[in-house]
Amino acid sequence: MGLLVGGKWQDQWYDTKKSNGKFVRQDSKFRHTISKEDGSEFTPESGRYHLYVSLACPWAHRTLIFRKLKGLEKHISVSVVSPDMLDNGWVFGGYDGATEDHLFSSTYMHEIYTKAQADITTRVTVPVLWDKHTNQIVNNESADIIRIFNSAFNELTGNTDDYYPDTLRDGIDELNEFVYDKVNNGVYKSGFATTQEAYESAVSALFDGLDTLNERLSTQRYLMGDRITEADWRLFTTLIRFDPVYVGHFKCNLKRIADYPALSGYVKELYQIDGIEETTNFDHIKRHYYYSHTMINPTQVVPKGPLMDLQSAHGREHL
Ligand SMILES: N[C@@H](CCC(=O)N[C@@H](CS)C(=O)NCC(=O)O)C(=O)O
Repeated sequence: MGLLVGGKWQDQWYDTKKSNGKFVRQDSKFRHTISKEDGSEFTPESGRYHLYVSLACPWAHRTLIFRKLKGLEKHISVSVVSPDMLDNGWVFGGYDGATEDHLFSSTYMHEIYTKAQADITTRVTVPVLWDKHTNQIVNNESADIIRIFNSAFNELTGNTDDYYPDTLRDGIDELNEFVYDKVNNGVYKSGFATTQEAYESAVSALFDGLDTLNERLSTQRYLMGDRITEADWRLFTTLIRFDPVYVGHFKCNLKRIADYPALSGYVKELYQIDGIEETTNFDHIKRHYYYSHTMINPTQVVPKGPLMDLQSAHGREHL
């Protein structure tokens, strides 16, 4: 685990000293968009863009889900890093299901960032959307990448499914903020806290958030009502990792998702949607967290369980 400082790799764990033991996530650096509007540097073209992901990572998982749902697999190529993120950060190959860097045969993911900007200071995160034409990073923020995938390539694919419809945008944005703070980032704030106070405050907010979402989902099928939106997919990638990883490794253990009647059916229903299981790799998910975060789990032993039955009836048809 480390970061780039002035283009040089430095191996170091998250610094929580300045924030009283709290984990503070950095903002993503590259925030360009893809559009066919006049003057746009990045236009929608088949084969032009490449996605770098980890199958373990909930943020990258969002982008794989949108690539699948929007029929972009043959238009946007993908490289997958190893789940083992140790002294050199994310690395390519060397693990079942990981790939080489198909564009540059790099060894490390940080080489992709320094190719984009030689003297960059940044954490080296996935996902990254790369432009093969101009050789730069288009965007490394999953929230942006899924919006790009949602609409920018519609003319190319003919797929007009819309997960961020105009009429629901305000509600989705509001909910996303809540889910990001309490749940998506909440599990990290809990797991990476280095003081008792920081941990307890994050874990309480997390479970308050989950209680609220469980209640909302007990009277409606999806977060925004009767249609699936990006808000659901953004929540899904955290919920699917919750029982196998966050309960144990990040000490998010007041309850499991399996203990929440609505959330447990909801996560199963989303998992059972065509193509979603294929985007979910529990081996990479468990291996990454338990093996890579040696500050939290120095033995690097990966637990065998829990046993999960995500293909059983979700029981949400009546909602
Ligand atoms: N805001 C980013 C966050 C991405 C992120 O934090 N990814 C994690 C993997 S789950 C990562 O690459 N971490 C490496 C690091 O922080 O050094 C997004 O949503 O795309």
